[in-house]
Amino acid sequence: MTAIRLYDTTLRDGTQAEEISFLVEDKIRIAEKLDELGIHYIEGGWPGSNPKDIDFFRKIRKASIKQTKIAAFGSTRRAKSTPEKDNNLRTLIQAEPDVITIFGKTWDFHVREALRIGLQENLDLIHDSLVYLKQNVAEVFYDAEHFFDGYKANPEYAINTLRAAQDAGVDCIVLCDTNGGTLPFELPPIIAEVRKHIATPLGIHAHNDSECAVANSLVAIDCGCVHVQGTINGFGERCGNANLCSIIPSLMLKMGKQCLTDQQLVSLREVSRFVYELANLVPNKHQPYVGNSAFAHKGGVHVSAIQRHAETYEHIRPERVGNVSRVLVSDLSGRSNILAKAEQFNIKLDSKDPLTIEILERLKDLENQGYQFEGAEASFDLLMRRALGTLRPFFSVVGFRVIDSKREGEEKPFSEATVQIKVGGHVEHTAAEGNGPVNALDHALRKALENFYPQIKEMQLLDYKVRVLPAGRGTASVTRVLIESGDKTMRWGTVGVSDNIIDASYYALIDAFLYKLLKDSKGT
Ligand SMILES: CC(=O)SCCNC(=O)CCNC(=O)[C@H](O)C(C)(C)COP(=O)(O)OP(=O)(O)OC[C@H]1O[C@@H](n2cnc3c(N)ncnc32)[C@H](O)[C@@H]1OP(=O)(O)O
Ligand SMILES: CC(=O)C(=O)O
Repeated sequence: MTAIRLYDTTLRDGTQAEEISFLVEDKIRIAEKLDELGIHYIEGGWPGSNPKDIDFFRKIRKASIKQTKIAAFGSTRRAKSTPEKDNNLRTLIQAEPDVITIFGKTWDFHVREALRIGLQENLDLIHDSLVYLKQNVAEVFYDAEHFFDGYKANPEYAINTLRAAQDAGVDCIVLCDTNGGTLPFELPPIIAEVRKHIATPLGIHAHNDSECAVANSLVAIDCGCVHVQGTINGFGERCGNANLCSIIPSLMLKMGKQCLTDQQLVSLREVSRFVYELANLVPNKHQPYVGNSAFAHKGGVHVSAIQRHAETYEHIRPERVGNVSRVLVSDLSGRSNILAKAEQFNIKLDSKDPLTIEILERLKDLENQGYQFEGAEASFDLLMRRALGTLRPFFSVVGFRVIDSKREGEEKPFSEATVQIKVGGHVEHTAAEGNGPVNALDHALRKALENFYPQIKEMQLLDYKVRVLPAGRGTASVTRVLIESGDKTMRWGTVGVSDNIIDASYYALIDAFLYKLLKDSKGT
């Protein structure tokens, strides 16, 4: 079996994405993570571009890298210069990477319009830049920029540029779909033609402008390419690069190409999320293989079938890439969703029990009112326990009042809440201020509850989302509030719906406190 070499360019091409910029420290941490994942080559940056990338190559020497090779990226020499005098090539060598990768022009149109030099001069600068690099570095790769567009415009010239690289003795020639416009069925005849003239190992570097970067990379490997470039989560210029988080599992689990160990593959989701975190981006939940929704089942028919056999609606076992199957509850649910959720929450429920149908009907009725339990599993757990009559009455709210007032035009509004709760036979009356009415209500409820349940102090409100839903009845719109709470052991989501935003927040807050008390009473 031919080994496929994985070449990650998150730290170079990935940073050409509009919203991405990494500190040197971030880059080092990502490189260490990719090394652990088992990536064979990491392109760390373009040292001729900026001092940050020079700093990266200095610092990466002291980082704890075990097996990966660090590549520095740049271009062929400038016209009118010699390789020895070319600042870009000199800086690449001074960076002391394990590998140097340079790109050069394949497309005659680019040679004429972007470089504004003659076609032969371009062949010369590809050849002598690579010869010079090969004299100075053990491994040199050549990125044939715009290869597929260049081939379509002038096949003979495009192949001649590859010959110039091959004659210089490069270790791999990477066919680039730089503008990302090539479609998968166009690759096989072109790569077959390249193979007739070029014996050097081939690689693929695809952009995603036609949403075919992953497909094109897999087709290229199927056609004999042995090196694949891409980025974690598909970050990259314009629409991004080929996504290694999709390419790697497809290669291993579908094409039988062993590029990582099975154990390394299990850390794929973690690596994806780590890179999102350092890029300060919200993970794409619908991302194939590694996204939160990649194995989330919502339709009742799907849930019923996966419980009988997971493969009915899952193309791979999610554990292979470190992901998990999830069952969602919504108005598309059937009994199977309810039973699966009950099992997850350790609630005993029988499919034939009339209560299961009752919960299902209650759920559909609530969703019709505007409730949504997909981000509020704690409220769903409480809903089931209420229906079963097994929820301990930790407290009840006798009433609350919220006052929001503004005295002077420029002064900040003032919010105050009073609540009355009952625990056992005791009634507690408290008041609190807040920087808004919901915050004041949260403070007043806490103050009252903490007297009876000191563990409430450990709990924090982490996120608060309000959604105004389109009017369902008459002209009144409905407000849905989703609250995320957390303590030192876990996070949980609750939901409240009402015509009134304070009332909706109240329901979500009450469920949040109740869930904390419930889980602590079970020792979760
Ligand atoms: C397909 C890719 O993704 S390639 C990578 C693209 N990434 C980047 O551009 C990010 C990093 N780039 C940079 O920091 C800067 O562009 C630098 C430092 C490399 C160059 O900066 P400058 O010297 O100011 O040039 P500028 O950014 O305007 O780029 C155009 C120059 O690059 C030259 N150039 C472009 N491609 C090549 C090439 N393959 N070989 C040699 N020179 C090239 C052009 O001829 C032009 O030079 P000229 O004005 O002397 O004709
Ligand atoms: C080299 C490169 O990044 C490209 O051609 O897209």
